[in-house]
Amino acid sequence: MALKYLSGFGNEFSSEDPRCPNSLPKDQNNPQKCPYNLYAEQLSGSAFTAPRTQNLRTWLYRILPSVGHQPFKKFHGSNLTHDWSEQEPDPNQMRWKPFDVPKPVDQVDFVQGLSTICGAGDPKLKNGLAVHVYSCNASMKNRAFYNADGDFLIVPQLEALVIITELGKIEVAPNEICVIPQGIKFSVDVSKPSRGYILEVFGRHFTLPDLGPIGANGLADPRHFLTPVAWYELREDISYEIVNKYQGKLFVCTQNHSPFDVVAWHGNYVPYKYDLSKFMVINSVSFDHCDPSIFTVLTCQSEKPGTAIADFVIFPPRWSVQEHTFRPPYYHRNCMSEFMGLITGEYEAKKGHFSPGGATLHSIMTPHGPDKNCFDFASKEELKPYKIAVGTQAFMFESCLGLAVTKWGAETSEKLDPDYYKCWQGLKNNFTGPV
Ligand SMILES: O=C(O)Cc1cc(O)ccc1O
Ligand SMILES: [Fe+2]
Repeated sequence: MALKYLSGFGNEFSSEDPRCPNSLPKDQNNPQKCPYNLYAEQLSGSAFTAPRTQNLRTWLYRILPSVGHQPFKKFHGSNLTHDWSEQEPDPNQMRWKPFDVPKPVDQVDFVQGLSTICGAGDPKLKNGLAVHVYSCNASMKNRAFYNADGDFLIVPQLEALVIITELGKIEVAPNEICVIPQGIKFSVDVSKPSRGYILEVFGRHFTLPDLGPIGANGLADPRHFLTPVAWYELREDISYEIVNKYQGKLFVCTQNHSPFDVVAWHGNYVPYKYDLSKFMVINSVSFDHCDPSIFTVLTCQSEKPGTAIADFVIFPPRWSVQEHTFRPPYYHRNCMSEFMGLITGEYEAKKGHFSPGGATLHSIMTPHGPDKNCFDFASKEELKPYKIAVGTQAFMFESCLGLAVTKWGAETSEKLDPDYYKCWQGLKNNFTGPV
């Protein structure tokens, strides 16, 4: 059966599992006795004292409080790391071939299938990000995960995930994304080998970009963000594992009941999903190539005005109409880091040189731009209106931080392609001026 959702970004939502009508206390958060004898638990996503516009919290009414668990111990068995000094810095343009999905003989769940490619910063200081891939072929069985360090923005590339969260269930397919904020427990079910990308930001949250002169509408519309409805299960006398990512390391504890026992909740600190095909694209209709910030879906801002710890940017299907213009991305060097992934199809600047499920990293001030084939074609093409990227979707995590590549990214994955630089080698000197 299709899942139900609540629509809106940053709303004050409330939801009750229909099996328990009136389970949400109406007039207060902490009644002496909650309806159905539930426990009240607050989950804070901002300082209690954060300004109203940034204040995030949700009240959960659950069968048992989260605190009823055994002590945490170390959890081994994933390639997740925040050790940014595993490798020497490397400013080269990097391209990864598609990351492997597990072989059928190896049963790997979402948590076990997490591998960190690159990142920067420190969750202890609430500043930084990590880029991971997930690759799994098994559902999380009696196992939930929460990230004490920050938010996960999950970008499925191969197959859909069903994500059971404390606030309800979300189904997220390729060309959709979902955000699970810091601390919210979730468990991932898969029905086929599945793969995707994760942008993790430490201790800050994603917001919608301001629209400035664009006006009140455009880009991602707040009403297209979907939050789950309350859903609970009553499972006791089982051994349920809670894996906690804390200060860059994984820990696990057990408890004898399901963590998905929230019967009702209200608040504005919630997981959500968004369908990338709903993005309203704004672009030049006269001449020249706009900066890719026009395609920002969500941003996680640093303290510096207009500067992102991470922007999530997409390159959606759109009309290309600019006159007397080299239409593909320009050659450039950027004071920001650019990590790109490809969900499906071909990326306009690298046709045939960038595969779905793979990635590229163009580090701070490292030159990059269209490959030779793209330049040769686009500098001569007839400039009639045409649709670009039909049926394709590339995306970028753009960050003001310098990203360090992990040992897994550089070596263990065996996907780093030493030939990437060759795609620019054939670019000719076409100079027609005097010598
Ligand atoms: O490097 C890239 O391919 C991403 C990118 C796209 C674009 O249209 C303009 C600038 C830019 O960095
Ligand atoms: Fe770029």
